[in-house]
Amino acid sequence: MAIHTEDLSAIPEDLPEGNDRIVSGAAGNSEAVFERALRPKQLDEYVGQTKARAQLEIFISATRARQEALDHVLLFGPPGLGKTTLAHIIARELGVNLRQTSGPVLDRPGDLAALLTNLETNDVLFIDEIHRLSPVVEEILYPALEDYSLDIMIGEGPAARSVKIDLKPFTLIGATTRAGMLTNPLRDRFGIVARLEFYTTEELTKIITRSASLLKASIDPEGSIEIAKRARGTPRIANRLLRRVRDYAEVKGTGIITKAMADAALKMLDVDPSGFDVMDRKLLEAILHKFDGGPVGIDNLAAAIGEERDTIEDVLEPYLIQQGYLQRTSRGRIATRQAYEHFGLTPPNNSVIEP
Ligand SMILES: Nc1ncnc2c1ncn2[C@@H]1O[C@H](COP(=O)(O)OP(=O)(O)OP(=O)(O)O)[C@@H](O)[C@H]1O
Ligand SMILES: [Mg+2]
Repeated sequence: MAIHTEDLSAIPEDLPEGNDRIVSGAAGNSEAVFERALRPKQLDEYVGQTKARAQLEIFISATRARQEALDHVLLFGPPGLGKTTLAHIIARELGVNLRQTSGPVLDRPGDLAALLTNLETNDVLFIDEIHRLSPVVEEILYPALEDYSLDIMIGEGPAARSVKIDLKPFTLIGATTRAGMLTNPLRDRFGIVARLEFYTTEELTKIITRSASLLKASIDPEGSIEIAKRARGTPRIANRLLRRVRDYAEVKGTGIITKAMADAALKMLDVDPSGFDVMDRKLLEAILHKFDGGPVGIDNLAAAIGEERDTIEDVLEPYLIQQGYLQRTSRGRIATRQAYEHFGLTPPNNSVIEP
């Protein structure tokens, strides 16, 4: 199905929803279509991430002038902050093609070799979830990244021989939610490393206003701000909440998204004024009530709330830490004073809790 930004009415509303957690950073199935439509195409449409953008702007224009391949780029940060979007924008700004794959899909060395040999001069190869590359594939990647060459074994047993294939210069863009899970040799081969940060309310307000106009939804400025505040610093969540609030405003109101409409819709969706949903509250409440505020080890915590350890580390925790509700220490997770106060509890008077 070809979707153009102008024609969102062509998207059926009843696509299966792949993710039932409203403020999860991860993308649901039906969401992919909307995401593509709402995705900014140029660097100047890409809101926020001033640090990453500033460095990329310089590197991109220098590389363009020299007509070389851009240094390899590693983008990391929690789900939904714009890694895939940025990878596409980089290729577009460089004026080259982008080929896309992902760590778990690329399980045979031959697949990587086929991708690499098909790249044209200075093209971008985008590998999503690069921390999940298999070790054999990673081995082949090293010389490709270093001097644009491939060492491939042909044949088996005593007749096997290694052949060297020269590649055209290219740029690898790797994306990961976990920079810590990359092997050192792989990480060292990226010349540009950009860490994406959570967005401010102002930045998310801009994103929501832009998305609303693409979706032809009417929203007033206070409505945008209200949604932005509750989007967990994440553009994907902001866009998702916008769509849900729009539905609510169409059914319960006049269709215009006001602050009151946003407020009522988000209350119904169980997203509280801090942008926490059921899972966030469950996590914080478990630490507060079951583990006396912590410290509690991540595995105990995962068992207590029935959630995967990875989901806690990738999706739930980063925002709670950034907002100052949770601390990660060598002894485990600790609820901060702010977390106690959020639930109307009095923080204990001991030195474990830092402000
Ligand atoms: N800086 C931005 N400005 C405007 N919209 C953005 C920005 N970053 C992301 N978005 C919106 O958020 C959506 C999710 O972004 P994207 O898919 O790039 O996230 P991601 O970091 O690749 O997530 P994942 O880790 O799940 O792969 C995009 O469809 C886009 O519409
Ligand atoms: Mg992505």
